[in-house]
Amino acid sequence: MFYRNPLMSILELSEVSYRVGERFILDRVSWQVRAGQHWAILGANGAGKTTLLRIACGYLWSNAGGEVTRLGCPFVDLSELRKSIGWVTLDMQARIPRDEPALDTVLSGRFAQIGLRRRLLRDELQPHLIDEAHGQLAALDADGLATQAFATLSQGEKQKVLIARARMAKPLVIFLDEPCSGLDPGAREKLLATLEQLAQQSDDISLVLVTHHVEEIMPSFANTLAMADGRVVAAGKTSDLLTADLLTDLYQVAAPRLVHSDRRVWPIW
Ligand SMILES: Nc1ncnc2c1ncn2[C@@H]1O[C@H](COP(=O)(O)OP(=O)(O)OP(=O)(O)O)[C@@H](O)[C@H]1O
Repeated sequence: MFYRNPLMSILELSEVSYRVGERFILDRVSWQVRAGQHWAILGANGAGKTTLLRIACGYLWSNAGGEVTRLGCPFVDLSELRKSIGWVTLDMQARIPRDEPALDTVLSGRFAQIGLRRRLLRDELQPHLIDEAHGQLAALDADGLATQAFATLSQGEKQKVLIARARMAKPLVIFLDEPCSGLDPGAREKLLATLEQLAQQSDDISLVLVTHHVEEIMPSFANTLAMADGRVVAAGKTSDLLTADLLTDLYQVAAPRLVHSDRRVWPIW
């Protein structure tokens, strides 16, 4: 692990545009994540959030201008890039082999594989990696799930295992794409508390939370990017940026009343 200067830019998009036919899905988007920062991304359905993340991960290329850099350099090696950016999505759950024990799912993250091919990897599965995978699960209070088949886990448990999996690659940044969707209120609060704890402990891994629910932005997610129609409409300190006017602009509904509690903002629509 190299030393990360807190001012170091770990990911930067400069004036990135992406077009399908005549339509600009992203229009001159600029965004910079510095070491140690945690971000929330807000925006209505279709605002361009997933497209932005796909470009940041190298799954799509900006085809209408702009530049993406990681640690100040343009992307060169795509497989290295993908190891350096973890992505936790609902889609990924469906791609994990049903019978795979959760510990193997976590281990597979180190090899940037979906599905751990144990027999092929026998030589690489050193005891220290197995210990590390247990440690990643334990950090999320989930080591008790190690032997359970992934498909049999609850939604919240699956998310924890996928976050542990993403951390196994020692990425620069992890994108969490609506991690609370499908969770009951209790499971949601527990997962958010875990994310907050991780964010507080993770000086070396930036977390980026995409959410439609403002109250899910925990205090450590001190920066927010707000998008509408493929453009950045606001970016900066969460505490300054989350206003009723902004939420009205983003979601095109009457201004909510904002209740501030425990350094979180709860909109009452
Ligand atoms: N390959 C494509 N062809 C045509 N339209 C596309 C393509 N990819 C994305 N879009 C459109 O671009 C817009 C932005 O999509 P994107 O998935 O980035 O939005 P989002 O902000 O992640 O939305 P959601 O919150 O619903 O997940 C949508 O209107 C979508 O239909």
